[in-house]
Parts: sequence; structure tokens; C-alpha cells
Amino acid sequence: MAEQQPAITLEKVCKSFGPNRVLHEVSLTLPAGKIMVMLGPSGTGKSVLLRCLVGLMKPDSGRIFIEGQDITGLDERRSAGREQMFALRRKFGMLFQDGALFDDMCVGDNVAFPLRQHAKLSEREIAARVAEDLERVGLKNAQRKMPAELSGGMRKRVAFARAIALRPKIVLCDEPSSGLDPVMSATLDELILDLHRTLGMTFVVISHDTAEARKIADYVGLLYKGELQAFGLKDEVLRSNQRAINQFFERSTEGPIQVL
Ligand SMILES: Nc1ncnc2c1ncn2[C@@H]1O[C@H](COP(=O)(O)OP(=O)(O)OP(=O)(O)O)[C@@H](O)[C@H]1O
Repeated sequence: MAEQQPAITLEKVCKSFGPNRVLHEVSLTLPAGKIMVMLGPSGTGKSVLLRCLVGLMKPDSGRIFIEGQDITGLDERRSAGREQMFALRRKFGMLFQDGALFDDMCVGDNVAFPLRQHAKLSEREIAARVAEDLERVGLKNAQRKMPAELSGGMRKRVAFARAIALRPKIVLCDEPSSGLDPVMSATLDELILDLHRTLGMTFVVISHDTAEARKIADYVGLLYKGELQAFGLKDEVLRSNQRAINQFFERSTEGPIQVL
């Protein structure tokens, strides 16, 4: 059997905005079907990294491979590049920090939106997928509700249902637990684990939350000032005794990570 390509490979990815060096020679390999939690203080380039993965930003140098395909040179101004970029984006589901629901659409229509835009499915098939995914996230009775009627945790769960509706290979989650109480955060962590188990997707989770990393991660990364201070299997990274990792996991002010 052919060996499965890693979901994501980064080779010395660099990105600056003028004098602001945001990513510096970031290299990692994430095998398919694993959960990676990328930790790091605010402003250290985690969101920029996500945008580079989906082709919304281009690195200044280095290479990015998604399922073995080099996406670094894709050029949306050319029609072949546009098609490849579209195919690339279809591989990703995205859970934005604020959920980014359409406030004028009910929950069911929010989840159906990507299916209506991009899947060749009948309305009956779309309705079945929407019902299935709302049940997965524990919201099967919320279909006709409007986003304004939902709590923060419910909005995040609707956003999850929308992010997985097209059955992407890789789900990118930008701080899924931000702004949620600890119990709701734990519920979302369980949801990630459940989706991962049942649908086998690869997850990239951006987080400040070490408890979340301990609970759900197969792989952990720590980004600080644009450099990957640590990356690897969670247990190995936690055992590695690196100062930045210890500081982050022990919530200490002592260590190489300084308040920006
Ligand atoms: N389009 C842009 N133009 C200029 N600078 C940018 C742009 N996008 C991000 N930056 C800068 O890149 C740096 C990293 O930002 P990024 O949003 O990736 O941080 P982050 O680690 O995700 O932070 P947080 O945890 O607070 O969301 C910041 O200094 C930010 O100002």
C-alpha cells in the first residue's frame, strides 16, 4: 500500500511585514489524521501561519506542502492556479475565533451554506447532512434558531458543524475555546476528539490553553516570536524539559517568553 502523505509539511517558512519578522524558518511535519495544538502567546504569528496554510497569505520564502502538494507557488491570477487553489481550499474546514456565523441566516442555513455553494448535492441530501452534523455537535433541535438566540458555546458548535459539512481533510481551529467558560471549553475539546475519532480528520488547533493541549493533542508546537520553539509528539515535547515549554505549561513569568 502506498504510504500516506503527511497532512502538512512546512519547510523553513518565513514571513515578514516590513521590519516585523513574523515567521522565521518554521519547519514541521504533521502526519494525516492527527491533532496538532499550536500554542503561543499573543501576536507570535499563529494566525499568520493558518493563513499561509490555506493560501490566503504567501510566505516570503520556504515551502508548504498540503497532502504532499507544494502549494507555495500557486498563483490565483492564473486560471490553472485558481483551480488548484480552489481544490486546496476544499481540503480545509475553518473554525474562526468568533464563529463567523451569518447573522441573518438560521442555524440550518448556516450549516447548509458551504454545501449549497460547493457540493453537488440535492436539497434533500443537504438537509440530511445538516441534520446529521447538528446532531453530532449536540444541537439537533436548534435548526430554525437565529445566531442571535444562541450562547457563545452554541455558536461555536454551529460553526463546527459548518466547518465539517463538506467533510474536509484538515480542520483549522483558531482558538476554539476563547471566550468560553471552562465547562464549555471542555465540551468543545470533547467535540474535537469525537469528530476526529468518527471522521478521521486532521486538526490544527491554535490555542493559548495548555490544558486543551494536554487533553486533545497528538502533536504540540510552541511558537514564540515567529520561531517554533518546540514541536513533536505531545509526550516527547512535555518530557523534553525545554525552558519555553516548561514556562508555558507552568504558567510562569520566569523564562525565555517575555510579555510583548
Ligand atoms: N496583514 C498583516 N499586515 C501586517 N502585519 C500583520 C498582518 N497580519 C498579521 N500581522 C502581524 O503579524 C504578527 C502576528 O500576528 P498573528 O495574528 O499571527 O498573531 P497570533 O499569534 O495569532 O496572536 P493572537 O493569539 O493574539 O491571535 C502581529 O505583529 C501582527 O500585527
